[in-house]
Parts: sequence; C-alpha cells; structure tokens
Amino acid sequence: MKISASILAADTAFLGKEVLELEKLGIDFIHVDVIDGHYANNFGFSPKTVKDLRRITDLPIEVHLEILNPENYVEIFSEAGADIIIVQFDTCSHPLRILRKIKALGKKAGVALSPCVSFESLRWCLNDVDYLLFMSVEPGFGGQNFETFTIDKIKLAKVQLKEMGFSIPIGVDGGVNLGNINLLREVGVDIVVVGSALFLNENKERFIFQVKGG
Ligand SMILES: O=C(CO)[C@H](O)[C@H](O)COP(=O)(O)O
Ligand SMILES: [Co+2]
Repeated sequence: MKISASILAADTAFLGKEVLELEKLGIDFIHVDVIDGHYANNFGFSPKTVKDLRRITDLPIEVHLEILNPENYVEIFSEAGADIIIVQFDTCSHPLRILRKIKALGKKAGVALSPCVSFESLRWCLNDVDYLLFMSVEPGFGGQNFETFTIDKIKLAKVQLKEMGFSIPIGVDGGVNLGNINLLREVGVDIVVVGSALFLNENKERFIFQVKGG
C-alpha cells in the first residue's frame, strides 16, 4: 500500500524540512489540501506552497481541491507543479469538462467522493478518471474520526469497478491510522492519505513501515 503525506497536519514553520525527512523515509506522494474558506470553514495551501515544494522534492504532488468553482484554479495549480489534481465531485458543475481540462494539461485527474456522495453518481465519468479518492471524513479539516461505513462503500465500488472493467487506483483520505489500516488493506485500497497519524507520530519511520505492509 502506498502512502501520501497530507501536509495539513505538518508544522508549517518547518514544512520543507518535514517533507524532505518523509521523502527519505519512503513516502510515495505529497498531498496538498487547498481549502478556500467557503466550501469548508478552514483554509489550506496555495499554489505558492506547491511551487516551493516542487523545487525541493521529486515526489509526485497531489493537489486536493476542497474549494468552490475548482474549474477556475486548475491551470494555476498545474503551472505550480502539481502532478495529480483531485476535485471534490460535489463541487463540479461540469465534471467531464474539468476532468478533461486537467488531462489536457498533462496531469492526472482525480475525483474525491465525500462520505455521503454515492459512487454510482460517478459511474458515467469513469472513462475520464485517473484516481478515485474516497473521503472518510467530511472534507475541510484534519484530525477527524474515520467514518467506518467508508469500508462498505469501497467494497461495493470495487465490485462495480471490476464488473465495468475499470482498474482505477483507489485512495482513502481522512482519519487513517493504525487502527483502520488493515481494514483498508483488506478491501484493496491502493493509497492512503495520512495527516495527523503521520505528522504527530514520534516514530514516523516505524509508522511508514507498518502502513506499507511491514
Ligand atoms: O483532505 C483532508 C481534509 O479535508 C486531509 O487530507 C485529511 O483530513 C488528512 O488529515 P487526517 O489524516 O488528519 O484526517
Ligand atoms: Co485531502
């Protein structure tokens, strides 16, 4: 299982240092939450953060747009150096248009599904989706509790994806920790996005080893 470090939980006074340390310890992606104070009552990172991180790391950077009108911000994050751009499905008035815009910029297009948004709502877009991110908390804040029903949602989605002949990588974001990691592994999750459980961990090396199946 691959691990994506959600920097929302980092000590931003030492962001570059923390990212470089995690890169050495073997994480697979950097996850940058962009929150606009409208879609959720919180703020996240800006294109400048992506640009600065792009300068210091070769790890793939995924930008998670938790904002209204995401179609207006795809180019700016693409130019800043994002490799994967993930949009919240419930914020997309024209999903095909935005997914195709991301791909036309040469980036991977991801879709995040909030806990109560059904997988079925997405099925007609799947040809244009490179990455499926299941939110296991309501988007907008780190440090929340994992919604366990997400496991059943993923199980069902996996069956449907297989029936339809898709093999799109599946990620989970929100409240991931050592208490739920094995369940996520069992249902076939490919990538876990981890914020608090990683950044607040005193033994990050051991945590990463355990997540990756050690
Ligand atoms: O998208 C997010 C919040 O909207 C974050 O990526 C997510 O919450 C990760 O943080 P934690 O592991 O602390 O829950
Ligand atoms: Co996120």
